[in-house]
Amino acid sequence: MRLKVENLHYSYGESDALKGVSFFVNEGEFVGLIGPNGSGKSTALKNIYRGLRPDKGSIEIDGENLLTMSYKNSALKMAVVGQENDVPFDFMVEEIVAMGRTPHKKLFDLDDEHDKEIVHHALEHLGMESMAKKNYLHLSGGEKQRVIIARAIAQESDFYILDEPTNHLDISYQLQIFDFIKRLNVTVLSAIHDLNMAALYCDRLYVLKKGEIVLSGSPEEVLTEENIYNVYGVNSSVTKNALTGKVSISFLPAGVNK
Ligand SMILES: Nc1ncnc2c1ncn2[C@@H]1O[C@H](COP(=O)(O)OP(=O)(O)OP(=O)(O)O)[C@@H](O)[C@H]1O
Repeated sequence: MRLKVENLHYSYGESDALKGVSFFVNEGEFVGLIGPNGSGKSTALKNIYRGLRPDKGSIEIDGENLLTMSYKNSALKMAVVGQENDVPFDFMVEEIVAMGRTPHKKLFDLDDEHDKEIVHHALEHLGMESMAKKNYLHLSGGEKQRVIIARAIAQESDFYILDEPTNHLDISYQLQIFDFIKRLNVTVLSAIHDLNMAALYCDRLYVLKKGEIVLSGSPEEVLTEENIYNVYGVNSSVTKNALTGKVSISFLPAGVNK
């Protein structure tokens, strides 16, 4: 799976949210989109998973034009994991996971034994079998997010789009969710707020600011003290962690200088 986005423009009315954004994700890569609030990360992802239609530009998946593909085909090619509060209705856990099978089916097809087995395995994979009959709305934030990942697994796609998937989750669930996705060995494009998480899990990063990509490269290249100051306006101390081998960022409050 390879994603190529070129010269993507999107406006909400008069307000330009994306001003000619280009980036790519190679097969097997874990790529992060970072940047301040309102910089256009979610808008870029929504254009890719077809929640929004680009004003201009091209999006290709494996060389195929995404924008002329049937919705069903594009739904087969990518699994979307949003924030934990993105499922508004009153469903049982197993019903939500079964929704991952929808792109594989025809209208009015019922779930067959094969679908049920896939749903069961997906829940088992995330240690959620015992919760299959529970009401989704009664789960904790971390459990909800595991259900949404189980839905993505049931979809059997090898490209995941993540929109700040660990927002509101405590640190143990944050690590668990990212570790889990990493182990799936799928191709990932993820909006991430937490720069330390981005450093730990991403192969490459793109930095969005005011609807434009202003920086890109490996976490080591992108997450320097100077870049963090230029993009976010905050002082930081960036070191390399001896255990992870990744950059680690400590943010400095006012009055603390290097
Ligand atoms: N439905 C909408 N209608 C009008 N403007 C919108 C809408 N959604 C987003 N915007 C605006 O588009 C710009 C980009 O928003 P977007 O949500 O893509 O940013 P983001 O980088 O994902 O932000 P955050 O980090 O806060 O989630 C912002 O200025 C935002 O106010």
